[in-house]
Amino acid sequence: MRVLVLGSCLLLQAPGGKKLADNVKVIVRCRPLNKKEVAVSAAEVVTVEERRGTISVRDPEAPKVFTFDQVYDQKSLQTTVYKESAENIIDAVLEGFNGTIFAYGQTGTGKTFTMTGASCDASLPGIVPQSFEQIFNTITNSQGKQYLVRASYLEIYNEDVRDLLSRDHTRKLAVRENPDTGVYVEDLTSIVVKGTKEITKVMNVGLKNRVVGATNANDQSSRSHSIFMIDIECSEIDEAGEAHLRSGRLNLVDLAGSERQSKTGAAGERLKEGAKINLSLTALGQVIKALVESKSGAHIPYRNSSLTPGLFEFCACPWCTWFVQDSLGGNSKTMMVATIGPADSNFSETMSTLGYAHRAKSIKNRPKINEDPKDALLREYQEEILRLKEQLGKGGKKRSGKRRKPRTIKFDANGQEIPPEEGEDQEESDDDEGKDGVTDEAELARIREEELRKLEEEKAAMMADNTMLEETKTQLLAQMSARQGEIQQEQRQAAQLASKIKALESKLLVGGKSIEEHTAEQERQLRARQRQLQEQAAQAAQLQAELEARRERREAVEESYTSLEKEVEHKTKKLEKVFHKLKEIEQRINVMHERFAHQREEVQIQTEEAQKRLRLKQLIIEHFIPPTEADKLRRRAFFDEAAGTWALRPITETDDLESTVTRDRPKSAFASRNRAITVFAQMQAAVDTNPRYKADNIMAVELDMPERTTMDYSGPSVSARAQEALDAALRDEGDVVIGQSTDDFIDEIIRKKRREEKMASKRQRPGTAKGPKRTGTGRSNGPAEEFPSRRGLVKERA
Ligand SMILES: Nc1ncnc2c1ncn2[C@@H]1O[C@H](COP(=O)(O)OP(=O)(O)OP(=O)(O)O)[C@@H](O)[C@H]1O
Repeated sequence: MRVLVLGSCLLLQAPGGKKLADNVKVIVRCRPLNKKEVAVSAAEVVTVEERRGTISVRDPEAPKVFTFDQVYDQKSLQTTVYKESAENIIDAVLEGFNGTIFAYGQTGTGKTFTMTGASCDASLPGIVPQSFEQIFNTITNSQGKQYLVRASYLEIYNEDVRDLLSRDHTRKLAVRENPDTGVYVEDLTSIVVKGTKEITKVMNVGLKNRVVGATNANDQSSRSHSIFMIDIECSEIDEAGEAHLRSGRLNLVDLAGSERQSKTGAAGERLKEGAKINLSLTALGQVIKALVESKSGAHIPYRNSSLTPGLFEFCACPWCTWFVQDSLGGNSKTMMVATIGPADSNFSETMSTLGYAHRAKSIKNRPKINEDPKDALLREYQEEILRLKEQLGKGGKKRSGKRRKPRTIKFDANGQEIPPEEGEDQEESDDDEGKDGVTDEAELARIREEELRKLEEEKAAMMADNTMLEETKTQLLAQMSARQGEIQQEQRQAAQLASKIKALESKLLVGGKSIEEHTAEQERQLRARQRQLQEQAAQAAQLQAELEARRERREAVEESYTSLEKEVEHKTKKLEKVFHKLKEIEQRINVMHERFAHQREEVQIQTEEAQKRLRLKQLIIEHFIPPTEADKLRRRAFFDEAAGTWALRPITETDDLESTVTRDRPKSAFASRNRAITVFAQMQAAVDTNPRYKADNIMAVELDMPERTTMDYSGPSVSARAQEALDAALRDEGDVVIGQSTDDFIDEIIRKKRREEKMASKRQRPGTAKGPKRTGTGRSNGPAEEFPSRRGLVKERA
């Protein structure tokens, strides 16, 4: 299998040059809800997923999902639809294929909008006007090719074929069949167009003549099928100098909308039209069905076929049959644009359209380049131009044989013509003629002018010559005038031929233009581009994410290397870059580390300072503010985020109650008064208004004694003996006797005590009283001093 790339069109070619089948391309476009649907708040049942190419229709019973070559949602742009779907077909037509783009769908779903554009908005051109731009841009930019472009526009209304470009566009045209060239519409106007402006004019003339009418479903409903045909013939000289001719025909079809009569509210003429339209569309549907169901490669008998009953109703003419035959299952690159509405009220029509469209996907066409067609007008033109030029080169007359060079006639003194010198009156050699045996027409014109001028001069000279015989003179003058007339006749004929050639040549388009034309063309293209860009800008936001993803993918692809060496080189460079970056980052990190360390130190110092101040405050609070007050303050304190400081809430009643001990009214106060008041003050108040003695200024506060909160100590009970010993011990420390047991020590003390008592009683008896006797301790503190000291006791014991 070979793959041929022609322009942007990809063709699969089987071995042996046989073209492979090319499926009919099917795209679906959903229009937005229209005003009426919005007014009744119609629900949308159609979901379009452009990326997946699917259309889902919400059906309560079983939701349906259809897949197509391309789908477009309510927001799709005219330019997007064209660029993505139609452009390839136009390119193919310019290469010599036949192409058909037809819109099919319920009435009011946007067939005309998609094909022709919005009637009220020229900035929304449909497929037809956009194809004009593409065709003429391609021709302008081509090199070494000659084109002939013709446009025709016809409509099929109630089975009649009508010429939309004719003066009498209601005239029914006859359809004939030519055994060589096939079926054709007799007298169909075909206008040679040389640019976008001209072909747009042609389209507008046809649109004005088209039958449209208002129905419930559409104010501007197309009541006929319309076909805008563009024939493009291209001739190219190959390297061997041989001319090749190709011809492609583009059919741009806007079918009338299928409709339910009950819905459209049609009556009378409209009802009849509707019935015909439906019939023809049903027939078209049947053709599609038959094509899909037939075995691959089998012959489809388009006429009188049991497979396609009712096909004639599409239009009862062979032309339509031929048209359908070529576009569906024949020699054509075909695209079907199915248009649908999103509203639930159109559910059944939408399902039906999608069903047809889905079936049409399986139709296989066999497009081929139309080479050297017999009926090519371009060839006729080229041949005619050549013939005329030849004629022009031969002096404006069809002359055979050699041509005489113009000669100046000379006379002798007697007025006799001097015969030409040798070689002077020679016939022109073939070498003197142009390449194709034709002398350059400008040169020929110059020679004629020269001859005329000389004849005039000779005539004047002869008139002035008195030596000549009158008779001879008259004869020669007559000859000269005849020759003059001959030359003038040749001049007229040449001018006629030249204008004919010019007219024919002007119909042919060649690539490559003058700088001025080219600049003007570029400016026009630029304006068109700007318009497109504006439209696309609206979509830009949506596409942003997609572009990002694509960019990433592209970068990934760029990184796929052609060789190992390149990969190493690239990666080394990358590594160096990364290393350099790493160094920079390390340096920055070091600087940051130093800065952070410095800051940390500062923060530490500040924290320590703050802690010191805090401890000082705690010290002051703990030692100088009663804990209850501090508690109260803590409860009232809050941090004011806005001011960044601590603040105190104002004292509320609750705080007040908590902080104040409820005090009883002083006992001295009278029942009716707030405070205690003296009798004097009462009396005084009655007579004296001086506020100084007012009762409220006197405060008699009874001292409220605090309650005792401690108790007297009552120690543990001790035996009388122990108590006595303790008392004695407490009375005087005495010396500690080491090694003595407690009982011995107590006995010792008791003994001492008794001794002391005996001595005291002796002293109290008369005659025995002799002043106190000093002990070794030197102390003289009463009777206690009589006791031996502890040290003494220890000594004693030792
Ligand atoms: N994709 C779209 N975006 C915006 N408006 C649209 C779109 N498609 C259709 N419309 C609008 O819907 C209305 C009907 O469209 P149009 O006349 O193209 O329908 P139709 O299918 O050709 O109908 P009919 O079969 O009756 O001729 C028009 O006003 C057109 O501008």
